[in-house]
Amino acid sequence: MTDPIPVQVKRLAHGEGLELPHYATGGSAGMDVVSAEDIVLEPGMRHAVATGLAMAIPHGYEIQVRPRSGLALKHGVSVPNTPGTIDSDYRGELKIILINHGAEAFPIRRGERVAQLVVAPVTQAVWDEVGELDSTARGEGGFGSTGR
Ligand SMILES: O=c1ccn([C@H]2C[C@H](O)[C@@H](COP(=O)(O)OP(=O)(O)OP(=O)(O)O)O2)c(=O)[nH]1
Ligand SMILES: [Mg+2]
Repeated sequence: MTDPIPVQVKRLAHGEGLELPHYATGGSAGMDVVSAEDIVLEPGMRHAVATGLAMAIPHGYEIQVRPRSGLALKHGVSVPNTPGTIDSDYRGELKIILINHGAEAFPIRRGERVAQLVVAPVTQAVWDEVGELDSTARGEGGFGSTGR
């Protein structure tokens, strides 16, 4: 694990009093992030859950929003756009898009952990357009070409 990098975070008015995203254990990859709102996710419903936080991720990094496995397994609650992408130049409120795939309504209370945030380095690419690509053993095979 590399050394932690500082990330500027700003609490919005409705984020006052909430704990900042935090690693539950020393070896955690993701910081659990809490909801800033009370909401009931009805079956099939999607909602962008407020966190009350805005941030300035250093250039060259992103934050990925990932589901919590416990919510997914026990309640069918997940992140439909996982891994959600938080760009380094985004200054709006971090929102956690949740979907309830379960059969029962899922109440979320303010302060409850709804997802986890993974900080990751980003490499941007520049296209090198060519007329021909090199040949490989795989070639155009994909989508199960090597068997089940
Ligand atoms: O789960 C998410 C995903 C995105 N965002 C914010 C931060 C991100 O930097 C911005 C744009 O996200 P994305 O590029 O995934 O969405 P888009 O549909 O392509 O919107 P845009 O046209 O604004 O890029 O929205 C969130 O708060 N939560
Ligand atoms: Mg985008």
